[in-house]
Amino acid sequence: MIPYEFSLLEEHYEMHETIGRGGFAKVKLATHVLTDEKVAIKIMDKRKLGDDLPRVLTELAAMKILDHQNICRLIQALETENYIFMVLEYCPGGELFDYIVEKDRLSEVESRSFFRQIISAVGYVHNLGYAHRDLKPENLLLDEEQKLKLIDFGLCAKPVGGMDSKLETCCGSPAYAAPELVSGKAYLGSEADIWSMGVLLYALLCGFLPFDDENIGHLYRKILGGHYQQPKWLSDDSKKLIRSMLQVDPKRRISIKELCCHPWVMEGYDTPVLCDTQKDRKFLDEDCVKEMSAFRGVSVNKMREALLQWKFDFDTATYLLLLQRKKRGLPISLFNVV
Ligand SMILES: COc1cc(O)cc(Nc2ccc(C(=O)Nc3ccc4c(c3)C[NH2+]CC4)cc2)c1
Repeated sequence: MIPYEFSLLEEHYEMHETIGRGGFAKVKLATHVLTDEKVAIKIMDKRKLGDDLPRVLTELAAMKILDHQNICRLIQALETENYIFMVLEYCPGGELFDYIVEKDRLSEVESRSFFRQIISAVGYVHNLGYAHRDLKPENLLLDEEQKLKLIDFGLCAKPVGGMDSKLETCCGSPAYAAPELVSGKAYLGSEADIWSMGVLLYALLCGFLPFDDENIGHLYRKILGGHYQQPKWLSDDSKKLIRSMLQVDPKRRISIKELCCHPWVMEGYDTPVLCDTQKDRKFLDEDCVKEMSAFRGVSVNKMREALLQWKFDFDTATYLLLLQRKKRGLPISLFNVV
């Protein structure tokens, strides 16, 4: 029996198979009927969320602000009596984790291309005062152009006192967790993210983890010791970069700014990594606004005003998916797509 609440969704989206199951959420593939564009819909049953509900609301609030080419975009948010639905950008390439497993390990060139995108996304998140706090290959998806999209901001934190104020909650995945986090000390989210990025870069280049152990106590001891294997295939520059990120003392750890122009990160590129977004929510694509105003039977100005409020309702979804069609060179007329 489909709960009546899904019918609201079913008016605008054709639901397909389930592609992901998280702790309290499930992700289903779907098609936005009006534009025929694919999306991923994260479905959360509020009755099962319990004290995880604040995490979901944190993620939603973050997703409404974060707008970056390497962050999986929120397309629409719906809340009914028992469910929260997050309509998200479609990332058909699946998880970076599976991509590394398939290829055993990645070349320096490919690792560098991915790592530059990760630096850009994390730098953008930090510049907005957030920390992701769960950076790992499972939370990086590939889109149809093999670009990386950072997902799952359920653990992200925006400390009240800004990025310099300390966080307490110990969270994230143990193998990627920074020493100060596992030792229960107060820590800076941004510094903990840099450590996780070091573990991530090691996983890209090596195909296994720097700190690993079935026994969680042994794992923590290894992380606090900061000693890890340096496989023979690692170049000196990559060893130095990993070392600068996997510094047990967070104050000795490289900063995101230094990362953007680090020699290893710059090799083969002539520009440092830019952490700002290539998108700007103040400007709308006029063709899409016109198409929608004609389809909805309202004036272009009225439609533009409504869209600039970024309510993440059905209109925001139609606009963003029309824009996606336009970027892929597909027709954006809403009349003949239906
Ligand atoms: C901010 O973005 C988020 C936040 C969040 O909490 C969860 C997600 N999760 C997603 C999970 C999967 C996909 C996705 O598109 N996966 C996908 C799509 C198509 C196919 C696959 C995966 C796998 N191979 C078959 C084709 C998108 C978001 C995002």
